Amino acid sequence: MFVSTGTEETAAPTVATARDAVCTVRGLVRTYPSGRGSRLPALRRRAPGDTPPPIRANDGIDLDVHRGELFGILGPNGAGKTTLVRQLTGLLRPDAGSIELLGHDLVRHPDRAARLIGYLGQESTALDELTVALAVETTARLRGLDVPAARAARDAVLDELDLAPLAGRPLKRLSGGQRRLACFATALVGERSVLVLDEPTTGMDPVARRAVWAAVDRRRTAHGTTVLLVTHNVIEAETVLDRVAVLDHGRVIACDTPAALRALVADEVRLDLVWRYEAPLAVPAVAVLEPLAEISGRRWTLRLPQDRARAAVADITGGPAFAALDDFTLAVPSLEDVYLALGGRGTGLVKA
Ligand SMILES: Nc1ncnc2c1ncn2[C@@H]1O[C@H](COP(=O)(O)OP(=O)(O)OP(=O)(O)O)[C@@H](O)[C@H]1O
Repeated sequence: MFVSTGTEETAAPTVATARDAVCTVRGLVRTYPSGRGSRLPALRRRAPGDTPPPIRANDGIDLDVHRGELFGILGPNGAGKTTLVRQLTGLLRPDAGSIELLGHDLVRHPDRAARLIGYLGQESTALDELTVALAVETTARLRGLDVPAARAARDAVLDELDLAPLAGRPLKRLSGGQRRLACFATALVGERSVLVLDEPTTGMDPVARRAVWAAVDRRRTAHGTTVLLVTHNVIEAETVLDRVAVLDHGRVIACDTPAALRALVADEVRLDLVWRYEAPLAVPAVAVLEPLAEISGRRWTLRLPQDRARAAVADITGGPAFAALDDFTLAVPSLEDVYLALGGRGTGLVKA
């Protein structure tokens, strides 16, 4: 959770901002020491090769986020998403590169991020002891609202997210999804013009998820709020985002609208075959697919040209392999297929 003091107006812009650009990132690099190397026993640290190289969590990132966009950062675990947003929110200093937010140079003035952004981080323990109502009200006060305004903002956001019944409960005594929604409420209060949301819907049920996206939509419509969303959920990314940057091993490997990215693999379809037990490799129509399949237990996933996929389905469902089949699906390509087609090496993207 991001708690800040002051108001947007208190920090004068230091950088001329291009019209419409809310956030411009250029050449952002952030490394971490690999850790283990420095702790090797002295006797083992003979050769320079003994020290593992630093981890390049962000490896030359360029981004342009426009006013009013719902812009996504999609990537599997370890892609560098959180490292990126922690720099965008002034919580981590880059090794190199520039970040300009609403005309402010956040590398030189990281403290200003708190006055410009409503941030929902992955973990939020700072307000754990407080009740939901007090957490929201306190955040509103820290964002410069006077007591009556903070209370009015608190009541409005608790009503909006249907959190009023939980208002008197301490955050630490809520379920994971309820707690996440309460933290989201604190990110909204004070109406920042930029929201940075790191996996906001983790652990939420569908009702709470819908409340989150409706609240985001209302702010975009009413105030032109810009939203940066971190996710590894491809369905969510395809459903809600205007544009998405796909991150892999600290680099942006693609950046466009979800539809434009999916068009890169439009001639393919994904065929999932789930076998009851072992795949019947004695059947030629199955054996021929094996080298093309990504195999995970009983599930085979294939990305094939459309006519090839149709022929494979016809062969399998019309022949002796059908008895061994538990389930199959043919699906149009998702952002996960785009990620893999572009050379993405992770396996952590989620389709749920
Ligand atoms: N404090 C740290 N010290 C050393 N390495 C780190 C540290 N924080 C992150 N890393 C490494 O940097 C890389 C990027 O991590 P980061 O947390 O930014 O990824 P992510 O895309 O947010 O992953 P996730 O989806 O799991 O949250 C990973 O290889 C990670 O192990």
